[in-house]
Amino acid sequence: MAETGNTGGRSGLSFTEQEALLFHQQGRPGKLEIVPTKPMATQRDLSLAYSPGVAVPVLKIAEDPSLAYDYTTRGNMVAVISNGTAILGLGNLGPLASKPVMEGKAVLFKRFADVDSIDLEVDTDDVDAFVNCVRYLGPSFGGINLEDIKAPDCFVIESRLRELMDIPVFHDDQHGTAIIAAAGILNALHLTGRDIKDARLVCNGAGAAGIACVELVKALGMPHGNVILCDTKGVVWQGRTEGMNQWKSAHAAVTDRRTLAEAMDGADVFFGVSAKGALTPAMVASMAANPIIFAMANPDPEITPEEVAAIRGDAIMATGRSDYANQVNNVLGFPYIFRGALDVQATTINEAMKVAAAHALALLAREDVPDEVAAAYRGNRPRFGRDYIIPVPFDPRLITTIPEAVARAAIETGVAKRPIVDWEAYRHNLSARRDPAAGTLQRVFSKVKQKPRRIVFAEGEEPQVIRAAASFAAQGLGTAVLIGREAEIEAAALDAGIDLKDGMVMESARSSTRTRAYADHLYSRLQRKGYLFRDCQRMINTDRNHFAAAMVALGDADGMVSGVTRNYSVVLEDVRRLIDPKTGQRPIGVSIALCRERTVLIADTAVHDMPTAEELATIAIQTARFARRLGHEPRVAMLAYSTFGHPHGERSERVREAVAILDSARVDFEYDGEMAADVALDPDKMALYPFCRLTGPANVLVMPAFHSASIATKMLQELGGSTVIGPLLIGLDRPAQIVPLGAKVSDIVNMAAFAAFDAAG
Ligand SMILES: NC(=O)C1=CN([C@@H]2O[C@H](COP(=O)(O)OP(=O)(O)OC[C@H]3O[C@@H](n4cnc5c(N)ncnc54)[C@H](OP(=O)(O)O)[C@@H]3O)[C@@H](O)[C@H]2O)C=CC1
Ligand SMILES: CC(=O)C(=O)O
Ligand SMILES: [Mg+2]
Repeated sequence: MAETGNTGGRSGLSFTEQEALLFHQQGRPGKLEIVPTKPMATQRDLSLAYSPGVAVPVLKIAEDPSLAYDYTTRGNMVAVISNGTAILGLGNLGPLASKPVMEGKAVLFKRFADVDSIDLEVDTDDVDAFVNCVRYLGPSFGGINLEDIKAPDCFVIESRLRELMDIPVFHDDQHGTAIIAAAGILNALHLTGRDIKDARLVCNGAGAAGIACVELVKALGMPHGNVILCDTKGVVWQGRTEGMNQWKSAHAAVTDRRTLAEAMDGADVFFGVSAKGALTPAMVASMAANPIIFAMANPDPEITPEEVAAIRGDAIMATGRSDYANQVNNVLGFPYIFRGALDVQATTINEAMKVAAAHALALLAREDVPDEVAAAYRGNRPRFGRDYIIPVPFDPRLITTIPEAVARAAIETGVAKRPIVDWEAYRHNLSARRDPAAGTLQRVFSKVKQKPRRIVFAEGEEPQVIRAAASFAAQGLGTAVLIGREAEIEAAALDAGIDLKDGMVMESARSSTRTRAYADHLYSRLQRKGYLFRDCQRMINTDRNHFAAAMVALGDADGMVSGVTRNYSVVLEDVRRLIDPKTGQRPIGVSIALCRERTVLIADTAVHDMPTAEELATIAIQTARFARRLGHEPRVAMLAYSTFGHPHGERSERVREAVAILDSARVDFEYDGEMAADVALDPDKMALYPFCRLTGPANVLVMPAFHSASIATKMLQELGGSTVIGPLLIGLDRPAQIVPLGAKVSDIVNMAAFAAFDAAG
């Protein structure tokens, strides 16, 4: 296996064995580490975290075990446990060899659903010994994810542990796989116009995944008589004795077909949860029209999409791999299913929860996809259809959709110990887990939704702007006004598969009755600056930024967003011709950096190149006010390369003067400086200056100049793993936001929401 990863057809990924090994070896070997969530820096921290402080929660939990969810990691911790007897489709290679897979699953729990997880590899093939090992681990975990344990042992192990433990025990290869396959099959049947009651399915593989897949599709309505299960001995038929067990017997078919080839003749659907190459082109050729083929064996499928495409142009094809379209893989399930189960402290993961997850996944695939998904498809925005029957793992909507469906089902079936009361808050909490930006943005979005506004999207013919406008309207943030030629907007929308729905209107200089008023207004502002009326008329008629800004200036809209196709400074100049700063304020750019543990506002990241001391003071005042509006009590650091005079240098003078100006202005927020960024952000370093007036690490950083602001913000984003929103333009009398050139749909929506937030005052 010198070259792994299929390199033909739609496959875009390819890597060598060497690369796969290096990936696992480089840096810290393996794929995860444990990071403390509390400071462990001082003697006091140690006393609280360990002896004697730790005794307090110990005694509380001893009195009331439910408090373990409040004082320990238990409520968010899942163990991924295996004995390595069925590692992917590679067979019984033992517990140690299974560790890379189990570490991988643990990391995916964290990455996709913020579930903390640890892999445990148990060195026994003995069912009783395995059960005994796991059953006593209950106090450590909120859930148990069993992985890659061979059938039929896995059925016994899972059912015994479910009886013995009061937390969810879930065998991923059974139920995770079945849920995803069920979601995929619901959509594939829908697309091929079939009723589940009439479809005929052949499932090759009668192990953990096979039995569970067949059980779930039957639970969803496929008649028992329409399903044929196969294994290494061929068809599992009623009366067969060789290689049987009670789980296979339950699905044994009354049929005279004996081989997989015979079973496949005329079949509508194939599920492969067996081994590489188990399905031949001849078998595929014998299937019914519009065959549905899920070749889910890992790492290599039962048949490749290229092989199928060569003989059946009418097939819907899915594999378990990420390098083909339609990845039917349990990664779409386990992180989110456990998220929902943990969030309501479910005692189990029952059938209703699994069915809810399958339906939620199926429905999600039918919706318009966000940019992240388009990116995962290398720019080809997928649309519900034969090549997109199931969401992709990087779909950010999974975290809000699937856990909620699972949690609701848990509550409805009475297995939730801590039901959710406020669903809106729960959804916010879910999106914040995936994306730190979501929490802060949510506050803005919630406020805007209370009083939706009319926001102009100046570049209304651009597909991503139309998408953003559609999303803005669909989220109830307000009316989206698209500026552009009606026919062009409609054509672009059609091409992009977007409905121009309620809440979206089109406007252009040609069709508007207000064009003259806008030109008059612009002329009144520019006549003494060397412009003729016809210059102004031309600007309104031909330039969408001027037209949009005029709409906002004359109150025909509440705010505007632009910048996808033009440079920031050009758009700002256009906007400034029509919109003034607020009295006593100046337009400035504020970026919001959402870091893992904190949110920091950075200014001025857009407008002032080398602010004077007075301008720095104004930037501090405006940013502090904005921080309060976002719900952060400002602690403003006036940044420089020096801290309180050291090292001495002229360039810090302006910053020191700005502090003096703030002193005399008697502002109502905390500020200090000049100081270096590490002193501003690290309490230990700040403690070296006991006279510093900040009561904690700064959350507003006023930069000494544009170059340092821009460099620092971009480095934070690229190297620090922070999400940076902005720069947001504040200080204008009417809201206007400028996105970076080529901004993504989500950025445009966020900025439009900020324009609406700004309009709310
Ligand atoms: N895409 C996904 O998300 C997932 C994919 N899988 C894949 O499914 C496969 C099975 O996994 P799992 O159920 O956990 O394993 P098990 O060991 O529990 O079961 C394997 C089953 O496959 C059968 N089988 C093996 N080789 C063949 C073959 N050539 N022809 C017919 N049947 C065969 C075995 O038959 P017998 O009973 O006669 O031994 C057995 O019934 C693996 O390739 C795995 O990677 C699993 C989970 C998730
Ligand atoms: C994906 C998975 O769990 C498997 O192939 O076993
Ligand atoms: Mg597995």
